[in-house]
Amino acid sequence: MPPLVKICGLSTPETVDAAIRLGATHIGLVHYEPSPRHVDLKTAAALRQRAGGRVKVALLLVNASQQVTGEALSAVRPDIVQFHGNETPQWLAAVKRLVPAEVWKAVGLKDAGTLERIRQFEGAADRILFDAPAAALPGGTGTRFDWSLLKGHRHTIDWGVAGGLTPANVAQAIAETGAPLVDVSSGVESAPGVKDMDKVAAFLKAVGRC
Ligand SMILES: O=C(O)c1ccccc1NCC(=O)[C@H](O)[C@H](O)COP(=O)(O)O
Repeated sequence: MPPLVKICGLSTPETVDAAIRLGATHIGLVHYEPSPRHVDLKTAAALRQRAGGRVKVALLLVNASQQVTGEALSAVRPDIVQFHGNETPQWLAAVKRLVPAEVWKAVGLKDAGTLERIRQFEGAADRILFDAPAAALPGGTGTRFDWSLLKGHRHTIDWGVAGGLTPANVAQAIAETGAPLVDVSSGVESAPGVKDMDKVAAFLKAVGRC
Protein backbone atom coordinates (compact mmCIF):
# COMPACT_ATOMS: atom_id res chain seq x y z
CA MET A 1 0.00 0.00 0.00
CA PRO A 2 1.54 3.39 -0.93
CA PRO A 3 2.05 5.90 1.87
CA LEU A 4 -0.67 8.35 2.80
CA VAL A 5 -0.24 11.76 1.17
CA LYS A 6 -1.08 15.11 2.70
CA ILE A 7 -1.14 18.11 0.38
CA CYS A 8 -0.74 21.10 2.65
CA GLY A 9 -1.48 24.79 2.31
CA LEU A 10 -4.54 24.60 0.07
CA SER A 11 -6.62 27.77 -0.07
CA THR A 12 -9.16 27.44 -2.89
CA PRO A 13 -12.11 25.10 -3.60
CA GLU A 14 -10.60 24.23 -6.98
CA THR A 15 -7.34 22.97 -5.49
CA VAL A 16 -9.21 21.05 -2.78
CA ASP A 17 -11.30 19.29 -5.44
CA ALA A 18 -8.26 18.58 -7.60
CA ALA A 19 -6.13 17.22 -4.75
CA ILE A 20 -8.92 14.82 -3.82
CA ARG A 21 -9.54 13.78 -7.43
CA LEU A 22 -5.82 13.13 -7.91
CA GLY A 23 -5.63 10.79 -4.91
CA ALA A 24 -4.53 12.78 -1.85
CA THR A 25 -5.60 11.14 1.40
CA HIS A 26 -5.22 14.30 3.53
CA ILE A 27 -5.25 18.03 2.93
CA GLY A 28 -3.95 20.81 5.17
CA LEU A 29 -5.32 24.31 5.80
CA VAL A 30 -2.87 26.76 7.37
CA HIS A 31 -4.37 29.23 9.86
CA TYR A 32 -1.32 31.34 10.62
CA GLU A 33 -1.30 34.93 9.42
CA PRO A 34 2.43 35.27 8.57
CA SER A 35 2.17 32.36 6.11
CA PRO A 36 1.56 32.95 2.40
CA ARG A 37 -0.84 29.99 2.72
CA HIS A 38 -2.90 31.49 5.55
CA VAL A 39 -6.66 31.04 5.33
CA ASP A 40 -9.06 32.87 7.62
CA LEU A 41 -11.56 30.81 9.59
CA LYS A 42 -14.48 31.50 7.23
CA THR A 43 -12.45 30.25 4.26
CA ALA A 44 -11.09 27.29 6.22
CA ALA A 45 -14.61 26.27 7.26
CA ALA A 46 -15.84 26.52 3.66
CA LEU A 47 -12.92 24.43 2.38
CA ARG A 48 -13.50 21.87 5.10
CA GLN A 49 -17.17 21.65 4.04
CA ARG A 50 -16.11 21.35 0.42
CA ALA A 51 -13.87 18.39 1.24
CA GLY A 52 -16.77 16.73 3.06
CA GLY A 53 -15.85 13.21 4.05
CA ARG A 54 -13.79 12.62 0.89
CA VAL A 55 -10.44 13.24 2.51
CA LYS A 56 -9.09 13.94 6.00
CA VAL A 57 -8.74 17.65 6.68
CA ALA A 58 -5.99 19.00 8.94
CA LEU A 59 -6.09 22.50 10.41
CA LEU A 60 -2.61 23.89 11.14
CA LEU A 61 -2.05 26.20 14.09
CA VAL A 62 1.14 27.76 15.44
CA ASN A 63 1.36 28.74 19.12
CA ALA A 64 -2.26 29.87 19.01
CA SER A 65 -3.87 31.10 22.22
CA GLN A 66 -6.55 29.08 23.97
CA GLN A 67 -9.17 31.47 22.61
CA VAL A 68 -7.96 31.32 19.00
CA THR A 69 -7.61 27.53 19.18
CA GLY A 70 -11.16 27.17 20.53
CA GLU A 71 -12.61 29.51 17.90
CA ALA A 72 -10.72 27.79 15.10
CA LEU A 73 -11.74 24.29 16.13
CA SER A 74 -15.39 25.15 16.56
CA ALA A 75 -15.52 27.06 13.25
CA VAL A 76 -13.67 24.51 11.11
CA ARG A 77 -14.29 21.17 12.87
CA PRO A 78 -11.25 19.52 11.26
CA ASP A 79 -10.48 15.80 11.35
CA ILE A 80 -6.97 16.65 12.53
CA VAL A 81 -5.37 19.56 14.38
CA GLN A 82 -1.71 19.89 13.43
CA PHE A 83 0.37 21.93 15.83
CA HIS A 84 3.46 23.55 14.36
CA GLY A 85 4.90 25.65 17.18
CA ASN A 86 6.20 25.09 20.69
CA GLU A 87 3.02 23.44 21.94
CA THR A 88 3.57 21.10 24.89
CA PRO A 89 2.29 17.54 25.36
CA GLN A 90 -0.04 18.93 28.05
CA TRP A 91 -1.51 21.39 25.54
CA LEU A 92 -2.05 18.62 22.99
CA ALA A 93 -3.67 16.38 25.60
CA ALA A 94 -6.01 19.19 26.66
CA VAL A 95 -7.08 19.77 23.04
CA LYS A 96 -7.60 16.05 22.58
CA ARG A 97 -9.96 15.97 25.54
CA LEU A 98 -11.96 18.86 24.08
CA VAL A 99 -12.50 17.88 20.43
CA PRO A 100 -13.09 14.65 18.53
CA ALA A 101 -10.08 15.25 16.26
CA GLU A 102 -6.70 13.62 15.85
CA VAL A 103 -3.88 15.70 17.23
CA TRP A 104 -0.62 15.84 15.29
CA LYS A 105 2.64 17.52 16.28
CA ALA A 106 5.14 18.76 13.73
CA VAL A 107 8.73 18.57 14.92
CA GLY A 108 11.82 20.05 13.28
CA LEU A 109 14.25 17.15 13.09
CA LYS A 110 17.75 18.47 13.82
CA ASP A 111 19.60 15.55 15.36
CA ALA A 112 19.24 12.31 17.32
CA GLY A 113 18.39 14.36 20.43
CA THR A 114 15.15 15.43 18.77
CA LEU A 115 14.14 11.79 18.47
CA GLU A 116 14.65 11.36 22.22
CA ARG A 117 12.70 14.53 23.03
CA ILE A 118 9.63 13.54 21.02
CA ARG A 119 9.02 10.62 23.38
CA GLN A 120 7.33 13.20 25.63
CA PHE A 121 4.48 13.27 23.08
CA GLU A 122 3.63 9.58 23.55
CA GLY A 123 -0.04 9.39 24.52
CA ALA A 124 -0.60 13.06 23.64
CA ALA A 125 0.03 13.17 19.87
CA ASP A 126 -1.66 10.81 17.42
CA ARG A 127 1.06 11.43 14.87
CA ILE A 128 4.47 13.11 14.73
CA LEU A 129 5.27 14.91 11.50
CA PHE A 130 9.02 15.12 11.05
CA ASP A 131 9.82 18.35 9.24
CA ALA A 132 12.84 20.56 8.58
CA PRO A 133 13.81 22.79 11.52
CA ALA A 134 11.94 26.11 11.55
CA ALA A 135 13.43 28.97 9.54
CA ALA A 136 11.69 32.27 8.73
CA LEU A 137 8.45 30.28 9.04
CA PRO A 138 7.91 27.23 11.26
CA GLY A 139 6.78 25.17 8.26
CA GLY A 140 6.32 25.30 4.52
CA THR A 141 9.99 26.20 4.08
CA GLY A 142 10.77 23.85 1.20
CA THR A 143 13.81 22.57 3.11
CA ARG A 144 14.76 18.94 3.71
CA PHE A 145 16.13 17.46 6.91
CA ASP A 146 18.71 14.69 7.02
CA TRP A 147 16.55 11.63 6.26
CA SER A 148 19.29 9.28 7.49
CA LEU A 149 18.45 10.41 11.06
CA LEU A 150 15.35 8.21 10.83
CA LYS A 151 17.28 5.13 9.70
CA GLY A 152 16.72 2.31 12.21
CA HIS A 153 14.66 4.54 14.53
CA ARG A 154 12.01 2.60 16.48
CA HIS A 155 8.91 4.75 16.17
CA THR A 156 6.59 4.63 19.15
CA ILE A 157 4.05 7.10 17.71
CA ASP A 158 2.52 7.10 14.22
CA TRP A 159 4.55 9.43 12.05
CA GLY A 160 5.17 11.03 8.68
CA VAL A 161 7.82 12.96 6.76
CA ALA A 162 7.58 16.56 5.53
CA GLY A 163 10.03 19.22 4.47
CA GLY A 164 11.39 19.91 1.02
CA LEU A 165 9.63 17.01 -0.64
CA THR A 166 9.06 17.27 -4.38
CA PRO A 167 7.82 14.98 -7.17
CA ALA A 168 11.51 14.29 -7.93
CA ASN A 169 12.68 13.27 -4.45
CA VAL A 170 9.63 11.83 -2.67
CA ALA A 171 10.23 8.24 -3.82
CA GLN A 172 13.77 8.39 -2.43
CA ALA A 173 12.49 9.88 0.85
CA ILE A 174 10.04 6.99 1.22
CA ALA A 175 12.71 4.41 0.34
CA GLU A 176 15.20 5.87 2.86
CA THR A 177 12.83 6.49 5.76
CA GLY A 178 9.96 4.01 5.23
CA ALA A 179 7.54 6.88 5.87
CA PRO A 180 3.90 5.78 6.14
CA LEU A 181 2.78 9.34 5.32
CA VAL A 182 4.38 12.12 3.28
CA ASP A 183 3.42 15.79 3.41
CA VAL A 184 4.19 18.47 0.85
CA SER A 185 3.52 22.13 0.36
CA SER A 186 6.07 24.28 -1.49
CA GLY A 187 7.31 21.38 -3.64
CA VAL A 188 3.97 21.40 -5.47
CA GLU A 189 3.68 25.17 -5.94
CA SER A 190 4.47 27.58 -8.75
CA ALA A 191 4.88 30.46 -6.25
CA PRO A 192 4.49 30.67 -2.45
CA GLY A 193 0.88 29.82 -1.69
CA VAL A 194 -0.04 28.98 -5.31
CA LYS A 195 -0.54 25.27 -5.85
CA ASP A 196 0.39 23.82 -9.26
CA MET A 197 -1.93 20.91 -9.89
CA ASP A 198 0.43 19.35 -12.47
CA LYS A 199 3.05 19.17 -9.72
CA VAL A 200 0.46 17.75 -7.29
CA ALA A 201 -0.38 15.06 -9.87
CA ALA A 202 3.32 14.29 -10.40
CA PHE A 203 3.84 14.03 -6.63
CA LEU A 204 0.92 11.62 -6.18
CA LYS A 205 2.15 9.60 -9.16
CA ALA A 206 5.65 9.38 -7.70
CA VAL A 207 4.15 8.06 -4.45
CA GLY A 208 1.99 5.56 -6.37
CA ARG A 209 -1.37 7.10 -5.55
CA CYS A 210 -2.41 8.14 -9.07
O1 LIG B 1 2.99 25.99 4.89
C1 LIG B 1 3.14 26.98 5.62
O2 LIG B 1 3.22 28.13 5.19
C2 LIG B 1 3.23 26.78 7.10
C3 LIG B 1 3.36 27.90 7.91
C4 LIG B 1 3.44 27.75 9.27
C5 LIG B 1 3.40 26.49 9.84
C6 LIG B 1 3.30 25.37 9.03
C7 LIG B 1 3.21 25.50 7.67
N1 LIG B 1 3.15 24.38 6.85
C8 LIG B 1 3.20 23.09 7.42
C9 LIG B 1 3.17 21.89 6.58
O3 LIG B 1 2.55 20.88 6.94
C10 LIG B 1 4.04 21.79 5.37
O4 LIG B 1 3.41 20.96 4.46
C11 LIG B 1 5.37 21.21 5.80
O5 LIG B 1 6.02 22.11 6.66
C12 LIG B 1 6.26 20.97 4.58
O6 LIG B 1 6.45 22.15 3.86
P1 LIG B 1 7.34 22.15 2.53
O7 LIG B 1 8.76 22.01 2.94
O8 LIG B 1 7.07 23.49 1.93
O9 LIG B 1 6.86 21.04 1.66
